[in-house]
Amino acid sequence: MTTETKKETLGFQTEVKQLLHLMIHSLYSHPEIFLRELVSNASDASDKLRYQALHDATLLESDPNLEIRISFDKDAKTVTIADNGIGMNREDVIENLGTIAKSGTAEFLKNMTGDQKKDSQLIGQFGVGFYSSFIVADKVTVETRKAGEKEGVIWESEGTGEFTIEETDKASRGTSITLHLKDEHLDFADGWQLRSIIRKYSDHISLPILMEKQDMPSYDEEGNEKKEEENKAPEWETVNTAKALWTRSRSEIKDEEYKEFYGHISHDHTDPLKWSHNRVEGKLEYTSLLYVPGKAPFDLYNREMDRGLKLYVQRVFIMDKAEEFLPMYLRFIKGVLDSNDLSLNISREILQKDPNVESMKSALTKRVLDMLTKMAKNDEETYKTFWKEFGQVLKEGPAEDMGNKEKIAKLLRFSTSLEGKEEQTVSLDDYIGRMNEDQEKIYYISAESFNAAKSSPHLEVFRKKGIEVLLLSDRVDEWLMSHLFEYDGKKFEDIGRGDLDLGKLESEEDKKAQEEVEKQSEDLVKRIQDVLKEEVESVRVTHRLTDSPACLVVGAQDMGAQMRRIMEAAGQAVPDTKPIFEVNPEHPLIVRLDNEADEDRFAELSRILMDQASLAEGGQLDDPGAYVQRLNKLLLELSGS
Ligand SMILES: Nc1ncnc2c1ncn2[C@@H]1O[C@H](COP(=O)(O)OP(=O)(O)OP(=O)(O)O)[C@@H](O)[C@H]1O
Repeated sequence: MTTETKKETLGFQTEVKQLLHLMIHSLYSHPEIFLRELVSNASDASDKLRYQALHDATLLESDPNLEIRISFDKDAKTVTIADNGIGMNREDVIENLGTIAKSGTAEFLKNMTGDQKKDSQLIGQFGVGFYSSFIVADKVTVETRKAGEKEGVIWESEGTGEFTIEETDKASRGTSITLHLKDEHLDFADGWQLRSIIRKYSDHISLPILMEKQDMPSYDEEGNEKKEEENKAPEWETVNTAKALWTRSRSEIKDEEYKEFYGHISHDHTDPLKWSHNRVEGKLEYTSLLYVPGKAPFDLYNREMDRGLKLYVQRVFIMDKAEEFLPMYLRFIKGVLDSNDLSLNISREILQKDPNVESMKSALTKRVLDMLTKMAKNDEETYKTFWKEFGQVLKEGPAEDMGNKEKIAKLLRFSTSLEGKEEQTVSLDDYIGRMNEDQEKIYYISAESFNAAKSSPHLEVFRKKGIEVLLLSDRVDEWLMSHLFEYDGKKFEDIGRGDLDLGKLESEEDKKAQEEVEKQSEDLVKRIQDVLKEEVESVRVTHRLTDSPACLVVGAQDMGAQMRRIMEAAGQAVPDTKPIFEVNPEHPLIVRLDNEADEDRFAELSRILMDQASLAEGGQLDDPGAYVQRLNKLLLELSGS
């Protein structure tokens, strides 16, 4: 480690400068949040020390009672938040208070719109942290000494482009942050004001937060305020409840406290949609407090995103982001788990092997699914919000968690041909409840986009018969459907794949009539097949179409078009398969084709129909130029030139 004695001036990382600017301009309407953030950091710093002290008790030095002290000086216009937690050394300070190490920061900053309301919500989700000090302060001084080290450091900045850093002798371990208040925020240098903010935002902090005792002002007989005794040693008192929130009983915790606690552990200041707080006693003993956030984080689809629960063992903080207690498809859940059965020395490696962890994981998974099921049942509007934010991730569930497949399937929501809107609101139970009497299967179609699914020619026969079809167009949908085979005893059927089997929905007469049409069209089918033999697997008469001349069908065992595109985009080899081309002999264009004696024109027209069928399902043409030329030629002929 290098030891520097002189004062040095360093520049903030560009992202910090941007964030500072945004923060000061977007969050000025809630200046008091700085205190919540600094107390939250102080509490984290104490948790870290307590954990490290499990392995090395000397870190506690002669100061084992961890606490946060908040003081103010009206004359000097300062507020100071001091902790005796883990502290920081010079490298830590530069790393933590000069840069933002969070992944996705640049991407996050790109999403800023300039609209203060939206931006402040986004910043809230990103976590405002230490830099929120600059909302109220025009200078911030951080004095800190790391546990177990000798040298202290002073960091100071005016929140513009740079900060200074110098060595100091600091007797006490931990961090003390002094805010030099801006003139318009001098009201924070007031004991009652600070107390009320602490009670509002930080009551759930399990560490004692101390402030100097403050008597109500007393007056003499003439009504003059009595001066306090000079040189009286300050007396400190605890101003918060100072009990870990999850250890308190549910009935005595207010919703507001649950919400504040959520903000503290998740660094997300959008209210959670729901939470579930439980104590389990028996073979395993643990308490869990799980939250469903109100908004998806910006990196939800990055499977490397930070996820997992805050893990405590017997009230001692062990680690953030313990991923082992919930499956990947519930990676959006935030919360705390406090176990009595794990060892205080537990490490990530051991966690992965501990059989108790596996049982807790399955119980917590069930708890989350139950919480969502209840939400879906009792609070449809909130569930709609949940689905909009996290539905895509939940759709990964059936593939990852076979055991809970049916439960997850119950939670899925879809767009359907009957509703015709993009918002996914129809459950499988709704679908089954509306099923036609003779209908045995759950029908779905998957396409590249919602509109492609909605206007797919494959739906025609279903529309005619009044049968609802699920419209799937999310990237994850084909993956989902390749793991979901049936629900409530009803099989799923992709209507764009293989032979269409409508079961009892088709009468004997219908079938006979179809066979008749097939027989009559044998020559036509053969002629088209000769033209398209390179492009298609086979040609056949359709049973799906009523209004369109032709469509493409994927072979029963072949990979769907959407999955194919995902795999191709990921650079994976995909098997070379050809679609089946189905024609509707009753359509005037096909009748016209059948009557075409000129083989060249027959071939041109067949190709156009084939390309159109591909376009209608949202596909891309292999040779769009050739298609346009053919079509133009045809248009010219039609217009008689
Ligand atoms: N009182 C403190 N004692 C020790 N380290 C601290 C203290 N305050 C901040 N830090 C360090 O500085 C880092 C940055 O703090 P900051 O509040 O900006 O972000 P954060 O707490 O990591 O996340 P978020 O931005 O979501 O709040 C922390 O991760 C921590 O390592």
